[in-house]
Amino acid sequence: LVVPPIIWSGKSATTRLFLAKKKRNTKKAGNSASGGFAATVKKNKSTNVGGDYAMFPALEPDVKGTLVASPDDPNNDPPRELPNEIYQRLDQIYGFSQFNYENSPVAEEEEEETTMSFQDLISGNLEEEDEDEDDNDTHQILSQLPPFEQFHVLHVDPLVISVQDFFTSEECDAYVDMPNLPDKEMFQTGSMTVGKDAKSKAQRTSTTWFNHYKNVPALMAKASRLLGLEGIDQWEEPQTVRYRRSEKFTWHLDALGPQELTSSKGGQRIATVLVYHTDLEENEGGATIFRDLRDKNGDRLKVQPKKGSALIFFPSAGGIPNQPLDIRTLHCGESVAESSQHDKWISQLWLRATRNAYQPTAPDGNTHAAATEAIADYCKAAA
Ligand SMILES: O=C(O)CCC(=O)C(=O)O
Ligand SMILES: [Fe+2]
Repeated sequence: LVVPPIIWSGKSATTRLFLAKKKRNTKKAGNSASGGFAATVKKNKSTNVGGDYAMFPALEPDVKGTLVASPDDPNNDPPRELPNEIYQRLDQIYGFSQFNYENSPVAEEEEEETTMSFQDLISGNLEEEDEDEDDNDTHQILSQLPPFEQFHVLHVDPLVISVQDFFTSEECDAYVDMPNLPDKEMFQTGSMTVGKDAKSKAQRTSTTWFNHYKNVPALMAKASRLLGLEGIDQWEEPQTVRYRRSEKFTWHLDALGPQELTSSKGGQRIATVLVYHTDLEENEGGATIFRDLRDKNGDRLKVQPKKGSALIFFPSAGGIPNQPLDIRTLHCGESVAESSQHDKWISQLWLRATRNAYQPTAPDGNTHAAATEAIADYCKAAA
């Protein structure tokens, strides 16, 4: 799948997106190892002026005006709870009404249901639908995990949050070791040969593995618990990515482009969850950088990899009316410095908008259902 170049019209207040002439892809389609879409690097030198920055236009002033930096000081004590405003935003804009909920609302609902309606009684409708019961089960299982406590609101609109201690140090080490384990089947993609990156050597130079859901229960359980999901069916294949020295992933949007959206079941990507498994000092590079967002000091928002911390943002449906994607979330994985003592390792997950629709394709035989037991075991042990 090669995504055609994207052109932004600079005229309207809400930036309009349209596609340049569609290119037919003659190469075999592969799994996309990248998030969303990015402008394809052209051979033509004139388009390369400005390097990475030239691939996407600057934000228009009206859009820039919507950017709100976080009032929180990430250097001070992190808030143990998010402010109500953030929960409301998560609910209203992104639809995560049970983000990091404290108790299991499902359990409460079940208690209430001991009173039966007259309608149900005479229609014999005494059972809940199977699907709902599955959801309740998963929801209950996930709610065994305690809510997360260490939050930093890095940016308010669009919302970017980091959660410290999302993974334990041991969990991080296990995920980094996973590709070496013979019994953990993973699908490794050559970094420059698959998907939309085929034409663009510069775009992603890291190595990606696709994991079976069942092999990464900590990631599946914690990410689902954080967002308050009722099941894991909306998650794409989990990915683990390794960046060696000088490797990077240039500017892109995680949201799906119009073509990918129509060719893939599951709808738009509505959330990105990324977990850092290694520490990198600032001089070692490897940060996740949001080109158009600013931190409270007015500097470009830059998230340095911190072992065990998670980064959550919402690549679509944020803030700009009638836009299928939130262009303000344009970001990159900064190159790891030549001098870095550490590789950068991350796991990431993308959440699709539609329930029970996404069909994983890698590794072979990967299914959401196969992970149920592993997730239940994980949550029970962590309870
Ligand atoms: O490596 C990073 O920090 C970001 C990776 C990323 O944005 C992606 O793979 O979509
Ligand atoms: Fe990304």
